[in-house]
Amino acid sequence: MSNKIWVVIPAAGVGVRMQADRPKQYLPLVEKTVIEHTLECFVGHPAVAGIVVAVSDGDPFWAELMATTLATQRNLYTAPGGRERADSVLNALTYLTDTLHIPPETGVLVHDAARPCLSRQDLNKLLAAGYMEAAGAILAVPVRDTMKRAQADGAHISHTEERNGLWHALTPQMATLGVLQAALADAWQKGLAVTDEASALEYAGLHPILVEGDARNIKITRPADLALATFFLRDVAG
Ligand SMILES: Nc1ccn([C@@H]2O[C@H](COP(=O)(O)OP(=O)(O)OP(=O)(O)O)[C@@H](O)[C@H]2O)c(=O)n1
Ligand SMILES: C[C@](O)(CO)[C@H](O)COP(=O)(O)O
Repeated sequence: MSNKIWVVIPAAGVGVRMQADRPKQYLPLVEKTVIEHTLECFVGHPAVAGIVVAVSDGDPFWAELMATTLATQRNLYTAPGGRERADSVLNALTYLTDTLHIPPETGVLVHDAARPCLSRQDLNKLLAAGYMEAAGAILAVPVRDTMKRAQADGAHISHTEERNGLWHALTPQMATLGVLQAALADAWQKGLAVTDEASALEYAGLHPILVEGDARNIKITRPADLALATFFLRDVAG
């Protein structure tokens, strides 16, 4: 894996579960927007060669940021979002290979725009592990609660799942550009459900390494998550 990595930020979601007046990645959060906090972790990082953000066609909020606070940002590119998160990621990878001509052996790291609380410490921890791991690497957190499987009615407990060895997958998730692009394209071709990059790598027979991350690296999904992210960002800022 060559030294500097490229970062892909899927940011083309509409945020249905957030029930807000705009996609959640553009909601205000501690003096800026969610996505600006997310980008801040990568901008200026010595290991990062550049960033590709996948956004919906005609996204007015992204256009506004690119015209204002991100106007002078170098090595920041935009790719078209897709129907699902995996499509947005694949579009960004294709932009890297076909438009920017980035070599397939280059490391890529995919991080949700909706995860603004990623720390540099966790990013560096993943990079250190990911460089050594051909199968890829993800940040994850071991499950702490007892996990229940629901019955078909979705309302009653069927049974308790074994939680030893069970992890919450977070992002960033890291692999080499060529391997990840081929795995995502193959999964798409086969109609396989891919909700994170590791799913596609697993379908390709790979076993990415689990890197324990900070549970504060939450994905803003529902309204209550904004208050939590506000607390975490203020707590980290000290
Ligand atoms: N077609 C899509 C769907 C999601 N995402 C991005 O993937 C990340 C994680 O997805 P999720 O939390 O599911 O975001 P939404 O799809 O916007 O949320 P919802 O399912 O509530 O609509 C987000 O940064 C989102 O912008 C994307 O780039 N393209
Ligand atoms: C990629 C991810 O954040 C890892 O937990 C998660 O799979 C995204 O899922 P979503 O349904 O697109 O929010």
